[in-house]
Formats: sequence, C-alpha cells, structure tokens
Amino acid sequence: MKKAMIIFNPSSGKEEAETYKERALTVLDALGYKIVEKETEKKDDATIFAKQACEEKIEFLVAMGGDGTINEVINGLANQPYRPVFSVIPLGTVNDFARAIGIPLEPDIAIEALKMSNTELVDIAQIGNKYFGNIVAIGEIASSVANTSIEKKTKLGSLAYLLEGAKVVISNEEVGFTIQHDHGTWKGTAILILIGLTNSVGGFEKMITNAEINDGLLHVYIFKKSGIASIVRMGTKILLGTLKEDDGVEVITTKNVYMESDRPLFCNVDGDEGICTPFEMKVLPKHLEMLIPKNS
Ligand SMILES: Nc1ncnc2c1ncn2[C@@H]1O[C@H](COP(=O)(O)OP(=O)(O)OP(=O)(O)O)[C@@H](O)[C@H]1O
Repeated sequence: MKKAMIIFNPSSGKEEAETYKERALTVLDALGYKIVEKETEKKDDATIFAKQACEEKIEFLVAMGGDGTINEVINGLANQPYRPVFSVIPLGTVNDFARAIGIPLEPDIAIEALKMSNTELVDIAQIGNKYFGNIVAIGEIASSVANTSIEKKTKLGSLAYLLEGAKVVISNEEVGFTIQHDHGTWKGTAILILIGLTNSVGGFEKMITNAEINDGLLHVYIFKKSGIASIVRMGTKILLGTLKEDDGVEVITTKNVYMESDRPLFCNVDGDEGICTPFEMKVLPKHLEMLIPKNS
C-alpha cells in the first residue's frame, strides 16, 4: 500500500487549521494512501519528520503550514538520496512559496488539488549548510522583516513587510559588498540584496521579475541607497512586475554566489533569520518533485 505523510503545524494560520487537517486526511485516505500523521511542536520538528519520510521511502509528503514550516521541510528533504513527491497546503499569513509554485492559496482548494496527479520538478538552493525554496535577503532590512510581529503580519499580511521594509530603507546606511558570481565579481555598496529563486517576495508576486520555479538560476537583486521618491517609484514597479528595469536596482543571474560584506550581516532565509555573511550559495536545479495543479 502506498504511503503518505502529513506534516502539520497547528500554530500556523487561524482556528480552522485543525479542520483543514481533517479534510486533507479524508482526501488522502480516499486516494488509497496509508497515512502517517506528524504534528510539529517546535522549531525543526518539520525537518526531522521530512527526513524520516525519505528514510521510510514514503511516496507522498504534504506539508500544512506557513513558509517557515515549508522551509523546514525543504531542509529535511534536500540532502536525502530518496525524496518523496511533495505538496503544500498553505496555512501561513504570506505563503510566498505556495504563491510562487502555483498552489492555490485557499486551503480548501489546495486540499482538493491533492487529487490531481500533475508533478513538476522545482529548484531549491543551498546557502552554507542550509537550504531554501524562495528567497534570501541580506541587509539591515532582512532582520527587520524577521522581527515583524506575528500580530502585525496576521492583520496586514504583505503590507506589514512593505511598511517595515520602507522604514529601514529610508533610515539605513549602505553596506559594502563583494559578490562573486558565474560571470565575474560585483563590488559596491547597497542597502539590501535579495537572492530569489521564485518571483514572490513578502506576498508581492511580481517582485523578482522573470524568475521561474525551475529556470536553474539565482536572481540577485542589488538595491542601491535611494530617497523617498525612488522608493515610491520602485514600489509601483514591484506591483507592475518591472522592478528589474529600475535604475536603483542592479540584477545578476547566476547559478553560484560567494558573498562578502564589509561587516557581518545576518541573512533572512525564507522569512526567518539565517546564517551570517560571508557565505556560499548554489542552486540545486529541479531538485524537488512537487504536485502542482495543472491549471494554476
Ligand atoms: N506546535 C507549535 N506551536 C508553536 N509554534 C510552532 C509549533 N510547531 C512549529 N512551530 C513554529 O512555527 C514555525 C513556522 O511557522 P509557520 O509555518 O506559520 O511559518 P511563518 O514563516 O510564520 O509563515 P508565514 O510567514 O507564511 O505566515 C516553526 O519555525 C516553529 O518554530
């Protein structure tokens, strides 16, 4: 009998989380899976469970939670020789990974979509000894976004990130960076660097223009110091999906990065605090097989 594992974070989303879990169990049961149910209690539980799913050769893994839970699952899967087909029921406040991959943001619709059989191989990336599926942010703004309160995120969603981001961008000093990439070395100052695998950042689905889920590339966006007028202009371009063309931004596409800064900076990895500069990063092309609804 084929086996499925559900990794469920009861603290993600709102009160309906438990109800969604029951609905997902019903769908997987009707599909004929023997189900292993795992509930997270604390940080890194989802990583341990995902690794266990690989070791037990489970065929299908469903993660129910927000971007934090999904990042932990990716870290459990990434370096295993066998990896199950993976899908996500988004229960977070922002759900960048689900947005980017094309999984319905409405949990009930995402649960229905588990019945479909269309899979796609998607890229992830390695930063130091960690993995991510969506975005790394480097700069003072990165820690500020990680500090955005859960209450604020729940009330304001993407807007909370934008407000925190704008506050730091306006007040902040530049940092000197050296970035070695596949085509040379970039040296200069910036207030923020984003390295994205997908297009969605902080809920803004057109932030990283042209990034595809399996293009095999890291999209490095370097933001220069700028005044209020250019921040407003960039904000508009983020919404229109034309940020790449803005004078305040330099863009590098590469498969590998070595990043140094003139003082150590913590990175924000998929929305949570990650490692410190300097670091090495590389893309792992088409590394995860994901169930993705065809018409999304
Ligand atoms: N039972 C639990 N109770 C409280 N916290 C938990 C529990 N299980 C896991 N966690 C914590 O929840 C974190 C992940 O939360 P979640 O998946 O909602 O991510 P998020 O980044 O807040 O999502 P989003 O930004 O999309 O809202 C984990 O890193 C872990 O520390």
